[in-house]
Amino acid sequence: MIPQKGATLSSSSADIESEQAYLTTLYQRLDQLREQADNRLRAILLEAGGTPQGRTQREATRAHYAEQLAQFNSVENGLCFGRLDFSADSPRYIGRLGLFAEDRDAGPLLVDWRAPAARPFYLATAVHPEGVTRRRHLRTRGRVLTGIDDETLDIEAGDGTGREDVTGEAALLSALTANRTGRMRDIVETIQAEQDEVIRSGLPGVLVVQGGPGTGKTAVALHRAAYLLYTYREQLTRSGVLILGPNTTFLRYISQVLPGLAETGVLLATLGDMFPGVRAHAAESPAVAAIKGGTDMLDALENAVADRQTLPDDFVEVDHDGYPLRIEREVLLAARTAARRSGRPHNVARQIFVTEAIHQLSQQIAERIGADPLGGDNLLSEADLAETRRELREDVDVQLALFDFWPVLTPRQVLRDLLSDADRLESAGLPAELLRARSAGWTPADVPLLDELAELLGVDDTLKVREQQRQRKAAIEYAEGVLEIVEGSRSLDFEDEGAEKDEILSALDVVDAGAFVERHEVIDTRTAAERAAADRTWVFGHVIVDEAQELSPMAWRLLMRRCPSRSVTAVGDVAQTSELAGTNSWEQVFEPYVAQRWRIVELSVNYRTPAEVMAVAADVLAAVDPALRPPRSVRSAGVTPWARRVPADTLSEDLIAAVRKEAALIEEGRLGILVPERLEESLGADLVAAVPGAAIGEQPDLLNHVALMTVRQAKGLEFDSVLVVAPDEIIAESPRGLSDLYVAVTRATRRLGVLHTTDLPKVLASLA
Ligand SMILES: Nc1ncnc2c1ncn2[C@@H]1O[C@H](COP(=O)(O)OP(=O)(O)OP(=O)(O)O)[C@@H](O)[C@H]1O
Repeated sequence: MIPQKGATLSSSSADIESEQAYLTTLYQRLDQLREQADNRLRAILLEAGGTPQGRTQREATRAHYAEQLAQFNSVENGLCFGRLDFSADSPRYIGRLGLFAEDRDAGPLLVDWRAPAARPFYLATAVHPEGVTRRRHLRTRGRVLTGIDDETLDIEAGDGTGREDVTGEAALLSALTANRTGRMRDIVETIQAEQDEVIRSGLPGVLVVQGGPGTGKTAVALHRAAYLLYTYREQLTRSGVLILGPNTTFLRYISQVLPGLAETGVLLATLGDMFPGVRAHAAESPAVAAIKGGTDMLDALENAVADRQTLPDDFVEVDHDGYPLRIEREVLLAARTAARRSGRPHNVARQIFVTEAIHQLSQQIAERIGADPLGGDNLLSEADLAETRRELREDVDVQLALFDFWPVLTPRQVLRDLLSDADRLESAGLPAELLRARSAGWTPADVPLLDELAELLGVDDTLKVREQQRQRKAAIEYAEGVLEIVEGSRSLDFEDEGAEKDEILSALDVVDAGAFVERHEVIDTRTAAERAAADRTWVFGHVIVDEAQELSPMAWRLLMRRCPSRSVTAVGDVAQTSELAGTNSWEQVFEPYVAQRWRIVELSVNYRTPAEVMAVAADVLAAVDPALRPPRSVRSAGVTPWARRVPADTLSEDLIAAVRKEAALIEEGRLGILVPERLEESLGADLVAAVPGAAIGEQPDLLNHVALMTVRQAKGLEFDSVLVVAPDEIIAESPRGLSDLYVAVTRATRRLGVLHTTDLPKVLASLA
């Protein structure tokens, strides 16, 4: 464990002066580059008109400079944070961004933390110094250097204060003990060796990062995204990286880390955002969500779609061409069998259903009107039959009748109808528990079902494709016209110039009409993340899942569809699972997709929770599963966690008194109050009345000094002080209640208090 004092070597004022001078040079260069990007951006914004291709190129250049500007702005704080000195090389400065002098041959002024050259900053130790003699952490406020922490890595020269398992002790300790702000900070200045291994692991394959609370899984996941985008830029800028988090509050909590790392091209989303056009954030019971998350839903959804392919009891009659036309059950049955046998998605197979039904009906008509009264062959020719089929196909009454038996369906329509109709649920083989009002909002657990239905239903895009082909043909004809004009004018220009004519390339020599059209097609200039958000079938270059233990098997199916390359990083902790459809085994999650071909890395050091709090958490963890070991705390806070029994009828007042006391103790820090679901509303209302501005509700604003929420909402978050209310109820509320309590007590970075109205649960006996 790190002692509460940093192992800093003294640095002279001359050092401070020269480092400040260097820092100033770096900021001057940053300003210069910023100004250049700004000027170019302004110039582009002033341009107007031009060809479609010119406009497209302009838009791409505009986006490029806008992104560059955003990057330069995002590194304003902490631009440079480190320096490496080598025995046989000049010093190397490490920062959030790489910077070169105007003369690029002069070498880098600042090395991007993600570049291979920056790696010793995170890995070098006194035992394995990698040629580094000294690692220097530069502490800054704005553009001013406020301090220097040095570590001497050369054992001979050093004073032995360095520790082998922690790099940059003083800087790390200062980051860990700083007040929380309600927004996660990046950790580039103090990434530890075991975290660095994960962050820089290669792009391909499934990588699981298992680690107890506070081991930096979220931090590592975000820095890995930044590293991958930097290292595989070509590949990933086109396809994008998806980061999936557990809820919107959490996404807001982590939202500032990536821009701070100069990365803007990532899609941050929750499961509820993964079906374009649907915002699925309504709540539902954990038991219902668990049913929806199980793979039994696959058969049920297939049944639900099959149930929409109906048959009449006997026949239906429509008016065709002034005569009654009977559409018999047998005809529809044969058409349905043919369509189902095709194995195509419902909406695509509809073509087969219609074609087959019309074929059968045309035979029926042929038998009626073409029958030879003398008993010979049917009198209708093939051409007559084709005409009959065409007439049937174009007959609106026939179309409508066939539509009833094999309708075009959307995922939303099928799922909404299914979940709001007891008969449909029963017929699909689903429990009545899933029944809800038609007007109910979509929930996150609905999203994988919508996605699965989208696959089962497919899209009949025959008409769209035909229209696109027609448009392209028209464009090519137009282009041919344009090229002919160009060619025509060339022959005029060079009519009399003999040999020279053959030596000059014309437009037709370098471009055919098809290529010409392609060049003039409007290119989509949205970023990969923007396009991905709007496209259900988007394939990401890499997918990162945080709190991955909470995802249901159905949710994993959705994600794997978005990532056929199986380039996935899953970070989580199987001891913290609260969702009933979540997992306690990574093997079970990944086996179906990649068999044994997945890697697991375990993080073992807890950077968040001090040892005193972790001792309490360890007892809870032992009750969750005696085989699990808690992560080792990197520091102690010197504060003993406490518990207080209060009468149930004064819980609210006692809580408010405790809130006032804790809030004063943590000064500018953040206080989190974690309550059972049953008490959330009433305690929240009382709290806001007594402490105006306290954050409550579905999406509490974590920037507030005090926030009250359920444990489920607090997943992945942290506070300087945590008050856990009614732990017995938290345990009793869910079959995974002990895991929830484990999550609750491990949210604290400094102080933990428990208010209980009944006997303290056995797992918290150490607080008695
Ligand atoms: N190398 C580091 N340097 C500085 N701070 C760190 C480092 N690693 C982790 N932290 C800090 O520790 C805290 C916990 O990290 P994080 O939230 O990523 O943990 P986690 O493993 O995702 O936790 P949980 O499973 O409880 O959600 C954060 O405040 C994070 O910034």
